Amino acid sequence: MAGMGMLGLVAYIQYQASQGAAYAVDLFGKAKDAASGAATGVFEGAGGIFGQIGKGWDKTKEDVGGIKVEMPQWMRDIYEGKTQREEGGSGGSGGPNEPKQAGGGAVGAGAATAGAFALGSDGEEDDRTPTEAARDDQMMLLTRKMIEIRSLLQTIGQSESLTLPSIVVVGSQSSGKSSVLEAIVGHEFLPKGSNMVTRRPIELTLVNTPKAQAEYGEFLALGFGKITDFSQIQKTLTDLNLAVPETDCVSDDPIQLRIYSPNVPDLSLIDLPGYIQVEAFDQPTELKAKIQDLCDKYIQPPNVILAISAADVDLANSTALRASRRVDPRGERTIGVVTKMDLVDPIRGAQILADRNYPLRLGYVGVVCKVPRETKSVFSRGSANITSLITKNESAYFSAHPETYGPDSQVTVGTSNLRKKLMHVLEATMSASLATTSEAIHQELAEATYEFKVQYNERSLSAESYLAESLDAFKHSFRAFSDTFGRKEVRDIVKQELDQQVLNLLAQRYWNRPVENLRPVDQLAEGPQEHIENLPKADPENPLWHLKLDASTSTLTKLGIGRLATSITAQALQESVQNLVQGSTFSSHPFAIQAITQASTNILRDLSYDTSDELEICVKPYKYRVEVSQDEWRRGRDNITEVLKSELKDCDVATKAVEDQLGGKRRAKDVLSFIDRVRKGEVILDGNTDAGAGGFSAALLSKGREALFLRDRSDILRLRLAAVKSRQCSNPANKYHCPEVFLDAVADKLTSTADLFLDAELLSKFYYQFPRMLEQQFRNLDEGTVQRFAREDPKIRRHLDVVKRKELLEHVLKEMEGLRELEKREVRRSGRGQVEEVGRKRKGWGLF
Ligand SMILES: Nc1nc2c(ncn2[C@@H]2O[C@H](COP(=O)(O)OP(=O)(O)OP(=O)(O)O)[C@@H](O)[C@H]2O)c(=O)[nH]1
Repeated sequence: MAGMGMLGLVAYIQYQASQGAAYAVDLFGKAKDAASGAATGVFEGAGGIFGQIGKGWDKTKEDVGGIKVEMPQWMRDIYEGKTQREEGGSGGSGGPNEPKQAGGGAVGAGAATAGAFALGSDGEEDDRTPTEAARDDQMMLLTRKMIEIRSLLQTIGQSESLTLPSIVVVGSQSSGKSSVLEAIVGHEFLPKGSNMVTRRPIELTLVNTPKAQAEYGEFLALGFGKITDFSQIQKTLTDLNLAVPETDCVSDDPIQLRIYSPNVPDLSLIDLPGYIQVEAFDQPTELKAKIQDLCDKYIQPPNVILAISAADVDLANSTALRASRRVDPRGERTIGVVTKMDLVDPIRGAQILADRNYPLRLGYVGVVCKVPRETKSVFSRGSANITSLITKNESAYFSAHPETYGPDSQVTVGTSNLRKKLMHVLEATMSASLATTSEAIHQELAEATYEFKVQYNERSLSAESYLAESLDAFKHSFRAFSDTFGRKEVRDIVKQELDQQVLNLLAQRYWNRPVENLRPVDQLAEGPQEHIENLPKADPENPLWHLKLDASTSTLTKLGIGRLATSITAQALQESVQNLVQGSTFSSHPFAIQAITQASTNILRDLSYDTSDELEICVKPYKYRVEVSQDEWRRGRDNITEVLKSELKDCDVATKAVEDQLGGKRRAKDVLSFIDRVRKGEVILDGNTDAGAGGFSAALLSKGREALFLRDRSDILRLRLAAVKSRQCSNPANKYHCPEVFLDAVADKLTSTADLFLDAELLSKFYYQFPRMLEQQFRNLDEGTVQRFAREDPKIRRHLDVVKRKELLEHVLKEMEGLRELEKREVRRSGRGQVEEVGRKRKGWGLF
C-alpha cells in the first residue's frame, strides 16, 4: 500500500508539473497539496518540462522519506541542458584533434545507439563509457516502444488527447530544413524543387534496426511494401505532394513514411511546408497564412518544436523562432537548430548559438548539413548513405575552429549531437505525456466498453467472423431449402408448364374451327372464330381425327422437353437462391449478392448443357409411340379436369376485369352484342372504324373484342369440361373424342421422366457443388475485400468500429504495461534499484 501511495504521488507530481493544471484531485486526495505545491514552485522557477521534472524531482526526494534517491544521470543531464556536451564529448565532438576514449562503447552494450548516433561513421568515434552506452540503448528501446504506441494511437484516431508527442520541424524556405532531416536519416529522400514541393505534412517515423543491414522506407497507407531505393522514396514523396493542386498549394492531410535503418535513431518527426515571406505571383494569395495555420496546428503542446534557422540570416528575423515563441514563449519545448554555420564567421556563429534574446531550455545546436559538392553527384543518386560524408565535412569545419567550437566552448554543434538531443528530448517528452495519454486511453476504453456492452450485448465481431457466420447461415438456409425442393417440386413446375403447352395445343388444333369453315368477317371480328356450336364433332372413323391427335402428341413430345424442363427447373433454383439471399444477411451486401448469383448461374449453366441433352435422349421413345394405360388415363382425366376448371376460373376473372373496364356488365353486353351482330353480318360497317362505330369508341370496341374472345374461350372451356367429365371420356378407347385427356396423359409421362432425371442430374449436382463453390469464393478473399464486404452494412460497420477501437485501446494499454515492465526490469538489472526505479516512475508512470 505504501509503495502504491508513493507511486501515485510521484505520478501526480509529474502530471501536475508537465501539465500545469489542477487535475486528479480526488484520485490522490492528500497528496494533492504537496504535489501542487511542487508544481507551483516549478512554474515560478526554472520552467520547462525538464525544469519541472527537476523541481518535481527534488520534491519527490523529500517525499519518499528515508530512501536515498537520486535523479538518473541522463535525466539530470537533460534537465541541466548539457546532454550533448557530457555524453558525446565536447561541442565539436568527434573532431579529429579531440581525445578519444580507447575502445569506445560500441561493442555489445550501446551498439544499437552507436549507429543511430552516427558514431563510428567517419570523423566520429564512440567515446561513451559502457554504462553510458547501455543506458543510451535502453533509452532508445523505450523510445521505440513509445513510438510504437504513438503509431498505434494514430490508428485509433482523431482525439487529441489520444496521442503522444512528436518532434515538429519548422523553418523558412531554404533555411536548410530538408538538409537537416536528410542528415539525420543519412539519405537524400525529401522532395526538391523550386515550385514549393512540400505541400503536405510528412509524418516521418525512424526505426532503428541495429541488427539489420538494409535501409528502406515504407509508406504505410499506400501498401507499396519496402522501398530500398531512396530516390524512389523521394519520387513518391514528390508525387504525393504535387497531388495537392497548385490552387490549394498546401493540405493538412499527412503523408506517413517510416524509415528503417541501423543508422537512424528511433524518432518521430513531422516535416512541414517551409514558411514563406511573400507569395509568388503564381501562388494563391492566402498561401502564407495557410502555411502558418498548418504549422500552428502542429507546434502546439506537447509536441517538441525543432525550429530551423540559417546562420546567415539574423535570428531575430527567423520565422521559425518567431512562430515558436508565439506558442512556447518561455522556450520550454523548442530546440533551435542553426544551419549553414559554415557561412558565418566562427565568432559570430558562437554568438548566434548563445542567443540570449530567445533563450531555449533545450538549447541551440549549430550544424553544417551540406553534402560536399564534389561527392554529391556520386552519392545523391540511389541509396548510398551520406551520413559519414556530412559528418566528416561538418567535423572538419568545426574542428578547424577549436577556440569557438572546441571542447571548452559553451555551444553545442554537430548533427550527431543533434540526433542525441532529439532522442533524449523525445523520450523525456513522451514519458512526460504518458500519464495523461494513459488516462485518456482509459476513458476512451471505458466509453467503448460501455457502448460494446449496451449496444452490442458484448457480442464480439470481426470482419472475418461476420463473413464466416453469414456464409454458414446462408449455407444452412440453402441446405434447408434443398430438403424442401426435390423431385416432387420439379414435377409440379414441369407439369404445370406442360399443362399450359397442352392447353395451347388444344386451342390451336381442336377448339378453333378449321379455317375453311370460317365465314368472312370484317376487321372487327378478327380473332375468335365461329361460335362453338359450329365446331366439328369428332369422328373416330375419319383418319383426319387420327392425324390430328398424332400430330398434337408429336408436337408435345418434340417440344424440346429436355431444354424446356431443364431451363424452368434451373430458373426455379436460381429464383430460390435469390430469395434465400434476400432473406439472409447477405441481402445488404451487393458484393455478396453478385458473387452468389454468379456462382449459381455458372453452375446451373454448366449443368444445364449436359442435362438437357441427356433428358432429350431419355424422352426419345415417346416421340414414336405413346401407350396410355387405363390408370394413366384416369389420372390424366382427373388432372385435365382440374386444369380446365382452373383455366375457366382464370378466364372468368379476366372477363370480369374487362367488363369493368368497359363500364360494367350492362355496357359490356351492349358492346358485345353490337360486335356479335357485325360478325353475323347483321350490321355492315362502312370502312374505317378508327373513330369507332355504332355509337362506341374505337377503344371501347377494342376492349369489346377482348371480352368476346374471353367469352368464347369460357364457353368452349365449359363445353370441353363437360365432355371430359362425360362417360365417353372415361374410356381410353375414346381418345379421339377426348384429346384433352390423352394429351394430359402424354404430358404426365414426359414429366415423370423429366423429374426423375432432373432430380438426379441437376438438383443433386447443384446441391453438392453450390455450397462448395461459395466456400471457395468466400473463404479465399483477401483481408481488404473481407473488410470492405463487412463494412458495406452500416450496422455492421458501427459494430466493427466499436470492437476494433476497444481492442486497439486494450492493446495500447497492454503495450504501455509492457513498457512499464520493461523499464522496471531494466532498472533492476542495472543494479541501481530504487534509485532509478523511482526516477522512472517519477516521469509519470503512476497513473496507469
Ligand atoms: N553552406 C551551406 N549550405 C547549406 C547548408 N545546409 C543547407 N544548405 C543549402 O541551402 C539550400 C537550401 O537547403 P534545403 O535543405 O533545401 O532547405 P529547405 O529549408 O529544405 O528549403 P525548401 O525545401 O525550399 O523549403 C541548399 O542549396 C542546401 O545545399 C549548410 O549547412 N551549409
